[in-house]
Amino acid sequence: MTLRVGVIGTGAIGRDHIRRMTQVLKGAAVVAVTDVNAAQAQQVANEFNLQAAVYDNGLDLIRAQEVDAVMVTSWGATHEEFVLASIAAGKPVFCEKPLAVTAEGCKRIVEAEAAFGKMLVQVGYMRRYDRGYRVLKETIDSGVIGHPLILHCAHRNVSVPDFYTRDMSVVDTFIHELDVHRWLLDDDYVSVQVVRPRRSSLSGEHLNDPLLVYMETAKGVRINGEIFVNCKYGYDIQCQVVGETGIVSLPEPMSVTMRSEAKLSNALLTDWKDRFIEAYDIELQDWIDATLRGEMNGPSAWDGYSAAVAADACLAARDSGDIVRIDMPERPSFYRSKHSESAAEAIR
Ligand SMILES: NC(=O)c1ccc[n+]([C@@H]2O[C@H](COP(=O)([O-])OP(=O)(O)OC[C@H]3O[C@@H](n4cnc5c(N)ncnc54)[C@H](O)[C@@H]3O)[C@@H](O)[C@H]2O)c1
Ligand SMILES: O[C@H]1[C@H](O)[C@@H](O)[C@H](O)[C@@H](O)[C@H]1O
Repeated sequence: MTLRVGVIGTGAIGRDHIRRMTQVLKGAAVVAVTDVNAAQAQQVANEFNLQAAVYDNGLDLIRAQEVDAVMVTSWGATHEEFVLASIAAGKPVFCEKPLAVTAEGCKRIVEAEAAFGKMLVQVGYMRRYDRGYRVLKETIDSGVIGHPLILHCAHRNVSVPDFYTRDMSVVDTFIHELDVHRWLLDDDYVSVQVVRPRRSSLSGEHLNDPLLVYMETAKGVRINGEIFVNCKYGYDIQCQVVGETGIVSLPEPMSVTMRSEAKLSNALLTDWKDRFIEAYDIELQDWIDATLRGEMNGPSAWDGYSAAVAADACLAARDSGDIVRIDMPERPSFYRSKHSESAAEAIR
């Protein structure tokens, strides 16, 4: 059986997911594409030799008969409308992060999905499928370092595009950490403070770059996070958990150690596409397989909502300088998920 997928947004990640569904993964065919840049949608369809209709807009693509499932890879602010339309059409939808750019928007999605009565939405939090993060989680869960006490993390991008706004360092970038730490620690956030260090002269003047984010979880773990989206030197994702009897760190991506010209060095990656290439493959194969079975395994709309509640609080904390409380709503029984185990199975 083949899952016939319609893709909305054929930019960086849309094109990359089309490549993997067409050339790497099994069980899916891209049968429809659309982009506000219609020429680009056509060009991507040609590049991958797709037998696909090019639609004028996302809503028509969602309603199209030949589309079994929808992939939303357009800009964050457009996600809510397309996810709601997919739920209204009763179609499974894989939505890249963020699920919506505000918690209110995510809440509307959660309510629509619950009213529909079946989980249809998976959010593109691919770090849960990354081998490094999986090993980190398994180590923490094994109890070998005792209870986690402190988590240090950093999310550093070489640079960001011109359209990148001030809020995006939280809503588009740190949102990965806001999701993955809840999952890693099996915990929720209760407060956040955001501190602005000296601004890098190499960042856009409209950005607060870098930023420091201090969070507390319900179990009392303290998280100390750095967001630096114009760090210039490489794409660098760090995570270290300090426990009662030991420390565990996210493994560095594999790289050859070189001795040359009186230097000992390791190359760093510069692009998120390469850093998480395997995680994206496993994530989407899992989505395709589960969808064909009529199931939904991955990070849910509830996870998208929870990360957005924390993101809203981060923005308020950044602007006020205060410690802001995070009132995470209780997870409804509809969303009690088995994602943790199923992601582990997908990886094996
Ligand atoms: N999971 C990840 O690691 C990851 C990585 C990259 C991007 N993303 C997310 O994917 C989304 C896209 O990011 P990107 O880097 O590919 O951006 P991009 O700008 O390269 O591509 C987005 C595309 O969407 C199109 N688009 C915008 N509005 C549209 C609409 N209403 N209808 C149809 N097409 C529309 C744009 O024309 C563009 O081609 C963002 O939400 C981003 O946060 C996730
Ligand atoms: O959309 C991208 C993507 O999510 C990357 O993983 C992240 O490092 C970038 O900051 C973000 O802009």
